[in-house]
Amino acid sequence: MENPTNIVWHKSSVEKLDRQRLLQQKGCVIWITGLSGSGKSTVACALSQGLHMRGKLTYILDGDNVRHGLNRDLSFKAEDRAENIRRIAEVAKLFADAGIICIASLISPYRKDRDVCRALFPEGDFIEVFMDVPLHVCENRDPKGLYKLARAGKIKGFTGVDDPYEPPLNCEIVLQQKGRDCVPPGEMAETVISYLEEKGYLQA
Ligand SMILES: Nc1ncnc2c1ncn2[C@@H]1O[C@H](COP(=O)(O)OS(=O)(=O)O)[C@@H](OP(=O)(O)O)[C@H]1O
Ligand SMILES: Nc1ncnc2c1ncn2[C@@H]1O[C@H](COP(=O)(O)OP(=O)(O)O)[C@@H](O)[C@H]1O
Repeated sequence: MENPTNIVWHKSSVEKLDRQRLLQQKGCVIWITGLSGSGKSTVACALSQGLHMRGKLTYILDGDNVRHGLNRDLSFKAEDRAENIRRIAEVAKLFADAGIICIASLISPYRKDRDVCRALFPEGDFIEVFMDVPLHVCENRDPKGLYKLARAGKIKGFTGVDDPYEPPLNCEIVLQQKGRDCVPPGEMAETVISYLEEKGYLQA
């Protein structure tokens, strides 16, 4: 059948399985979603550190950071958030194909957008981690002063204030406080590492 776009996939002789054997791990994406201030970036760093110490290759795609370059043209309106998430998922897919454990940490507030990302990956390779931290805790932390600005009406469409956040209904991992007590980020990272170990991602 004629290919309407005239684009044909070019196969390489070195494939994902070869790279995974070299790295002694399986490429995948850990997708960390949650409100601003919920601890996504902190857990992403602790996880990267924990895996690095075990000799595993990771790479973090942080929403804030990617918005400085690749996604600098995108705003926070719903279509742009969807495009932000789509591009990051496509980049994460390349990293996973490289055999790397890619850690994507971005608010990704819409369930539909996250499900579109999940569908890009083979079963099991998209590991969704929900930072289940109540809005009032995030707002009390407010390390960048953004909630304060949003409450004062100086930022419009801020997630959790005047823009929605849709929590996952069926994600792989939920990270939350123990009652009123915070859980140290290192402990949260260990929960994710145990999951990866159990599912066989830390070996080829
Ligand atoms: N309107 C609005 N809503 C939410 N967040 C805002 C907004 N404007 C700026 N910021 C800052 O941008 C960071 C979120 O970027 P993301 O790429 O993760 O967002 S999204 O996934 O496209 O929704 C987010 O970073 P984190 O605090 O690390 O989550 C904020 O610092
Ligand atoms: N597990 C935790 N317990 C207590 N405070 C935390 C925890 N994780 C992150 N924090 C603090 O919360 C604030 C927001 O963390 P950050 O990782 O920047 O969140 P996000 O990337 O979701 O916006 C920071 O000041 C950070 O030190």
